[in-house]
Amino acid sequence: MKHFFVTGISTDVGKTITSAVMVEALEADYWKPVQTGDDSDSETISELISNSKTVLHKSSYSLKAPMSPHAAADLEGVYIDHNKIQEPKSENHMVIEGAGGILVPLNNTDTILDIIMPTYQVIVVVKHYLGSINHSLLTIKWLLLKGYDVAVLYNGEPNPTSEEIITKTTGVPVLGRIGHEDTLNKEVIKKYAAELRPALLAL
Ligand SMILES: Nc1ncnc2c1ncn2[C@@H]1O[C@H](COP(=O)(O)OP(=O)(O)OP(=O)(O)O)[C@@H](O)[C@H]1O
Ligand SMILES: C[C@H](N)[C@H](N)CCCCCC(=O)O
Ligand SMILES: [Mg+2]
Repeated sequence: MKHFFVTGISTDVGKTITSAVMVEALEADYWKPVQTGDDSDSETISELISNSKTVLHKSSYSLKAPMSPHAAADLEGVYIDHNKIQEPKSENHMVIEGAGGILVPLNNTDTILDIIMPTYQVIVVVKHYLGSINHSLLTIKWLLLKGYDVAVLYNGEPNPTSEEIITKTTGVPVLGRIGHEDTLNKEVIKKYAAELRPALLAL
């Protein structure tokens, strides 16, 4: 069974929406190892999926402040020990969602990158905004340098010139696209899950 790590070029780019689509497409389990802020990504996933096989695993760290994990942990007098972030046992596919981007700190020395196992298929969610080309190239190139298998998923409005340069420069495959939707509900997630399933299974 495959393990997918969903990261993004920043926070708020659509990692949770992408994870919901992937979980639905693969009847996969979901795990958010480090959650910060009151909005629970696991709850969002449970509201958006329709399949009954998915297990939502408990976060290793849940911190109240909507901040970087290292800072949110500090406020609660907690130290995030990346060795204590152990993947839950599962016989299904698993979708694991990061917090923010790949170099978001967990403490003074470790970052999200330290919890991305070398065997994971990494999905980088890219949303276009002014500055997103640089964020995309930094993220993808760093992951490639570290030896990960990387694929990109575009979320939101297309931007052909940005997408062309990202593909030309990095050579990573594009898994697909989730368009901007006025309403995000189970039906919309199911539609994208059906669309993306073949590409996900082919990775
Ligand atoms: N394709 C889309 N269409 C409409 N709204 C979207 C879309 N993708 C994301 N959003 C909205 O944008 C916001 C951020 O998305 P999301 O929560 O998936 O980001 P994230 O990358 O998971 O953030 P975090 O770093 O906090 O985990 C949410 O309110 C979500 O509903
Ligand atoms: C609270 C937010 N929604 C995310 N969970 C955490 C984002 C951390 C971003 C840190 C940074 O890159 O500056
Ligand atoms: Mg999220």
